[in-house]
Amino acid sequence: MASLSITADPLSLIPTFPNEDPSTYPPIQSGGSLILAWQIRNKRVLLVGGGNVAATRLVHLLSADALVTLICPPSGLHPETAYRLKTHESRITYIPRNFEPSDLSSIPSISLVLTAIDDPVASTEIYTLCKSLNYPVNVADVPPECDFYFGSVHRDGPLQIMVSTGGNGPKLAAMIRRKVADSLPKETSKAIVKVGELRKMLRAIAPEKDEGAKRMEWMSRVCESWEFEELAEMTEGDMKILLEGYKDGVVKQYKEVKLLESVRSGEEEDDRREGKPGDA
Ligand SMILES: C[C@@]1(CC(=O)O)c2cc3[nH]c(cc4nc(cc5[nH]c(cc(n2)[C@H]1CCC(=O)O)[C@@](C)(CC(=O)O)[C@@H]5CCC(=O)O)C(CC(=O)O)=C4CCC(=O)O)c(CCC(=O)O)c3CC(=O)O
Ligand SMILES: NC(=O)C1=CN([C@@H]2O[C@H](COP(=O)(O)OP(=O)(O)OC[C@H]3O[C@@H](n4cnc5c(N)ncnc54)[C@H](O)[C@@H]3O)[C@@H](O)[C@H]2O)C=CC1
Repeated sequence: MASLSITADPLSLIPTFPNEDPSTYPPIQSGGSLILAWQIRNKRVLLVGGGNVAATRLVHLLSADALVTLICPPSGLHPETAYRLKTHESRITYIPRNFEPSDLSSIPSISLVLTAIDDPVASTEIYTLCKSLNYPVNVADVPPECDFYFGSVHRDGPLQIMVSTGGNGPKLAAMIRRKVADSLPKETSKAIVKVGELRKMLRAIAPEKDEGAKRMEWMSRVCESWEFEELAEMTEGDMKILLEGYKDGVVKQYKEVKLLESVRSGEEEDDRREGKPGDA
């Protein structure tokens, strides 16, 4: 294997860009959190505690199709947690006792640990063990013992919006989340689903890897030129008509597509009456 020897100062190797205009780049506001959409589906999450906060954690975990191990004595179960244990028996493994340090090593393949318990000493013990094993952990109520915070989440089908105030005002986060949700058009989720279907169909007719830029540019124009309500009403037939324009970079407007669709279905109806064979 070739050895890597760096003699020059790396900064001196950075090219200069004569037309660079840094004022067009987003300014960096440090001190934030890294907001991601974690794909936790079928991965194991350890949740310690079964009270009110644990019940809210379960909603998030089950909505993301995680596999959960829940440790909590039966006497500590909130009614909602007890309900989830029964309705999601196949997703949640229930251990009906207090947490024991050996749990962290005996439960295989833990991706994430959450605690929601009213015992600060046990919380800190779990936190310290998690750090020694390199597990990401959230200790509810103790921000310094959190590798990540929860946020206030609006969910509507494929749409998820998380509001974080970086630990400053969780109640405000919930109020802001409601304001944001109230400001969205009611067809938002349906429009997202339809756009997802259109993108799949586009990839099927133009699967080439090197066409990524063209696909993205065309899809972006569709999203910009159709209203949310129009996207939400898009039928499979509309999508096919819209996609006919892709090759030449044409984005037909909603009205044009609907008109073409009604003309074509009228023609098909005439053909059917006259007994002509239609397209297979
Ligand atoms: C740091 C963080 C760590 C984490 O839990 O991940 C954390 C920590 C703490 N929460 C406290 C209090 C409250 N938390 C809530 C509610 C929520 N808390 C959530 C997240 C977070 N809370 C993370 C930061 C997120 C951010 O800043 O944006 C939400 C958004 C998400 C969720 O938990 O699922 C959920 C709303 C969900 C929704 O309704 O949509 C309410 C209101 C209520 O219960 O209705 C109150 C009382 C009112 C108030 O204080 O604002 C206290 C003080 C305890 C004390 O004073 O003793 C601490 C500890 C501290 O601040 O030191
Ligand atoms: N988002 C946030 O950060 C918020 C955090 N909190 C805090 O979260 C914690 C939990 O709150 P709630 O669910 O309302 O409390 P709770 O009293 O309803 O539930 C506590 C749960 O922890 C269990 N428990 C205690 N010690 C345990 C152990 N060693 N092993 C396993 N389970 C154990 C209890 O049996 C019970 O199920 C509290 O410290 C609370 O102050 C409260 C509100 C919001």
